Amino acid sequence: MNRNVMIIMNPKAGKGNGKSALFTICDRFSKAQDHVHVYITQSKGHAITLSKELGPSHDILLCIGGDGTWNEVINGVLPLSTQPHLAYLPSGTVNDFASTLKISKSPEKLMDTIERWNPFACDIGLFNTRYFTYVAAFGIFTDVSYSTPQQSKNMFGKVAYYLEGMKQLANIPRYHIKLHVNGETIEDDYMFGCITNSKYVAGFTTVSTKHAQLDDGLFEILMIRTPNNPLDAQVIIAALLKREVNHDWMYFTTASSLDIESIEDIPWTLDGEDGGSTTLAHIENKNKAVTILV
Ligand SMILES: Nc1ncnc2c1ncn2[C@@H]1O[C@H](COP(=O)(O)OP(=O)(O)OP(=O)(O)O)[C@@H](O)[C@H]1O
Repeated sequence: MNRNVMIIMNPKAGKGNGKSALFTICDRFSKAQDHVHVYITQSKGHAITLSKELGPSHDILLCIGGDGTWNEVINGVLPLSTQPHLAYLPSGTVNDFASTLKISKSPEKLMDTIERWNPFACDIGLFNTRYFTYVAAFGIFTDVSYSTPQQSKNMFGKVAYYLEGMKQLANIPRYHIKLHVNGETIEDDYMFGCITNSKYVAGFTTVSTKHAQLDDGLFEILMIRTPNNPLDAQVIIAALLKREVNHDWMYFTTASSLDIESIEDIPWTLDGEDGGSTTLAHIENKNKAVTILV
């Protein structure tokens, strides 16, 4: 079909099983008489540079990697005025974004999908100057990555676990926050917050994500207040484990944009990677900002 196809593969993602998929994918594109260029990422950030520089001259950009590599491709492509159509073969450990869009891990199925040509215009989150595909989060566990396979398939279970482990309540984060959302300002002390654009976070359908749509221009926002004593902590742990919103301790809403203001720097994670620290997070849903073949 003479299409220009660019493949970006992270050889270190997951267990490295993207490598065997590469042959199948190249073979199918070659059979369709497309022109394939393969780029293997060499370091963190490489996928951003590659997609920014070479994306405009390609019809299809296919990413093979985990959520981190996919995030880099999105950050590279989103500012482009001429974007390629995106395709994604998840080969990471968690792959939350792919689970939401029901994207298969099979290279043959991915190629069938590309053949069917069903473009989906997908929302992307903007966090100050960086883009994220499915979650921006801060708080109780965000100093450690939750995308490691064994430790946490379940982010909320992990929040509960950390809370349980913190015998000294003094260790639980207490960020005094002004949350500006939907024309309201809510001021409180929070230990955790997440802004999601996904049905899954850390492999898990959550209280905040079960109604998520990826093209509705809205985020799901969940904030959890800091407990004042061990009894409060138990109530929160119980709600988290049951995946319920306890309105005394949790704030849940949907919105297309929000600002989170604090006096002290808050460290964030974006799609499970380090998102830096800030006292002012402006978070905006970029409705239907990229086109993905699904
Ligand atoms: N050649 C490389 N060597 C080391 N790290 C790399 C290389 N290429 C890319 N990276 C980095 O590897 C990190 C992890 O990649 P990625 O998130 O795709 O895989 P994963 O952690 O296995 O998957 P997931 O996040 O879905 O669990 C990314 O931050 C990416 O920038």
